Amino acid sequence: MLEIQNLHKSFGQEKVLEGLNITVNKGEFLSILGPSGCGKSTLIHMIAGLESVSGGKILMKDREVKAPGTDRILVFQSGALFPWLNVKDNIAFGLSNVKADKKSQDRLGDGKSKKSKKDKFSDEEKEERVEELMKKVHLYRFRDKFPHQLSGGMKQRVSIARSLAMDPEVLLMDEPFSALDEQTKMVLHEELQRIWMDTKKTIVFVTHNIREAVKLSDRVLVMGSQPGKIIKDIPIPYAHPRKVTDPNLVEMEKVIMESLKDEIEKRRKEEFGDGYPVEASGVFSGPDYTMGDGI
Ligand SMILES: Nc1ncnc2c1ncn2[C@@H]1O[C@H](COP(=O)(O)OP(=O)(O)OP(=O)(O)O)[C@@H](O)[C@H]1O
Repeated sequence: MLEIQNLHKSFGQEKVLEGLNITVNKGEFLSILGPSGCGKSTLIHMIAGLESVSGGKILMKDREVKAPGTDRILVFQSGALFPWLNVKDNIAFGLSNVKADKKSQDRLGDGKSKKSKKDKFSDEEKEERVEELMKKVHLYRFRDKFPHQLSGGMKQRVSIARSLAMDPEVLLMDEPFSALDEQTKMVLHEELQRIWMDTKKTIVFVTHNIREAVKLSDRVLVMGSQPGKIIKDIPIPYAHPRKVTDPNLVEMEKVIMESLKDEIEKRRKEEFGDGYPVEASGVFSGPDYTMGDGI
C-alpha cells in the first residue's frame, strides 16, 4: 500500500532522516515511535506530501508521492478545526474536494475527461457520510456546536471524523492525543480502536508514548535520533480491542524500552552529562513511559 524506500531528509546542513525503508500493509495500524526531535513529524509530513524528500522515494500504491492528496489525510495534534464552522460543517468541509479516482471516473462514464472530474460522493452520499460519521464518533448531539464549545477530546474526534469523511486510503496521525489529559486519552484510544476495527483503514500513527503505541498498533517502528532512523520493527500480535493492563502488552513495553536503551543513554548524557546516576535521573518513571519533554 505504502512503500518508503531509502528515504533521506536534511534541513540545510542538518541531516534529519537517514535511509528509512518502511512498508505499510493495507489495513495495518502502524506506529512510529521515537524520542522528541528524531524526525517523526518530518516523516509523516513527507508521507502526507507536505514536505519534500531529500533522497529516496515514497510510493503510494506504486505511484510516487509528490504532493498532498485525499488518499493520505493527516490528523494534526491540534485538531486544526475551522472555528467558524460547527461540528457538522467541519466534518463536511473536505468532502467537496474529493474527486473520484480513475476507476470510478470510468464507472461514471467520463474517465477520459480530466476537466470534468466528478465528485467522489453525490450530495446525498455526502449528507449520509457526515451523519454516519457524527454518530460513529459519538458527536451527533453536538452537531450544531462550534469548536470553542467543545472539549479537547471532542475536537480531536471531529478532526478524526473529518479525515475519515474523505475516505482516505491511509489515515496519518501526528501525535493526535498528546495534548489531552490521561482520562480523555484512554477514552480516545478505545474510540480509535473501535473505528479502526470498523473501517479497517490503514493507519500510520506517530507518537512518543510507548504505552499508546503498544495498545493501538499491529506493529511499532522504533526510531533512533541524530539522524533519525528505524532501529527496531516490533510486531504486536494481540487481538483488539486491547487493555493496557494486559500482561502481554506490559511485556511488549519492556521489549520496546530495551530497544531504546542506547537512545535513552544518549539523551541522559545530553541532559545531565557523564556520570549522572541512572536511578536518580527519573527519566521514564512516568506511568506511560512518555519520551517527551522529560528528556
Ligand atoms: N521546517 C524545518 N526547518 C528546519 N528544521 C526543521 C524543520 N522541521 C523540523 N526540523 C528539524 O528536524 C528535526 C526533527 O524534527 P521533527 O519535528 O520531525 O521531530 P519529532 O520527532 O516529530 O519531534 P517531536 O516529538 O518533538 O514533535 C528537529 O531537529 C527539527 O528542529
